[in-house]
Amino acid sequence: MSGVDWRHPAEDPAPTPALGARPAEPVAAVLALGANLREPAETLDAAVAALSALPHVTDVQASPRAVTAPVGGPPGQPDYLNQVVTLRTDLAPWELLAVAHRLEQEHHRRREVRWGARTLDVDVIAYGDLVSDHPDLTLPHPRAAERGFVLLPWLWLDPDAVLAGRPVAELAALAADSPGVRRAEPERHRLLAGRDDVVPVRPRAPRAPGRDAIDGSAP
Ligand SMILES: Nc1ncnc2c1ncn2[C@@H]1O[C@H](COP(=O)(O)OP(=O)(O)OP(=O)(O)O)[C@@H](O)[C@H]1O
Ligand SMILES: Nc1nc2c(c(=O)[nH]1)N=C(CO)CN2
Repeated sequence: MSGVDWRHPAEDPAPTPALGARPAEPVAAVLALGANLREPAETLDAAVAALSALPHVTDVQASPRAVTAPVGGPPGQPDYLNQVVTLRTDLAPWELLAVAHRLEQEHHRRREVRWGARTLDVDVIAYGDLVSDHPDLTLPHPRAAERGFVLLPWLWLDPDAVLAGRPVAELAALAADSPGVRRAEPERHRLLAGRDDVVPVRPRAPRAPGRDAIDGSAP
């Protein structure tokens, strides 16, 4: 499909009254973020910051990030960086999908190949307990329950998380791609950002054979 003229359905009015209705009280929602082109860590930083600054959205919590082997799509894609965000919102489900879509557009997402590499993908995993089988917004997300790249970061953030009545811990243990999901190291340069008193650590030269340790550290 061409990435130029394509119009996302979330730009149109909600297709069902339930998807277009704002809740009386804020609802807990779960988003899944994925990126494997350009600068995935910076992209996820920007997406989480944008979500945290949105009106009608509170209690934004971001999971640790996961480096994950690509599931499906064309061969040879780079690994993904995946992250889950939980929040509360009184936006309608359809409005939350529009938020997700706008974030993707701001990061120049092009929809060309199904499950192809992308600068940013934002899926709505759950919106309270709402169940929707509409193809333009299916809730819970129809493939989330079998995606370790969604379930494991969510579990790291919330060990008690439940998806469609099942513990996320149980689903993550069953997901075929879970073995390819590992926790991303926080990036050292960002941990040190702004600290000019920290000198980068150089790798230690190997000790000469037979020489005793003089600093008491392990070899
Ligand atoms: N829960 C949902 N979250 C996000 N998009 C959804 C959801 N349910 C249905 N859709 C629809 O799916 C369509 C395709 O979305 P997208 O391009 O993000 O798919 P994908 O990320 O390539 O694959 P997948 O849907 O398997 O994650 C969108 O146009 C959107 O309207
Ligand atoms: N590892 C990984 N694989 C994927 C991902 C993703 O975010 N991470 N997203 C997909 C479509 O949404 C398809 N495959």
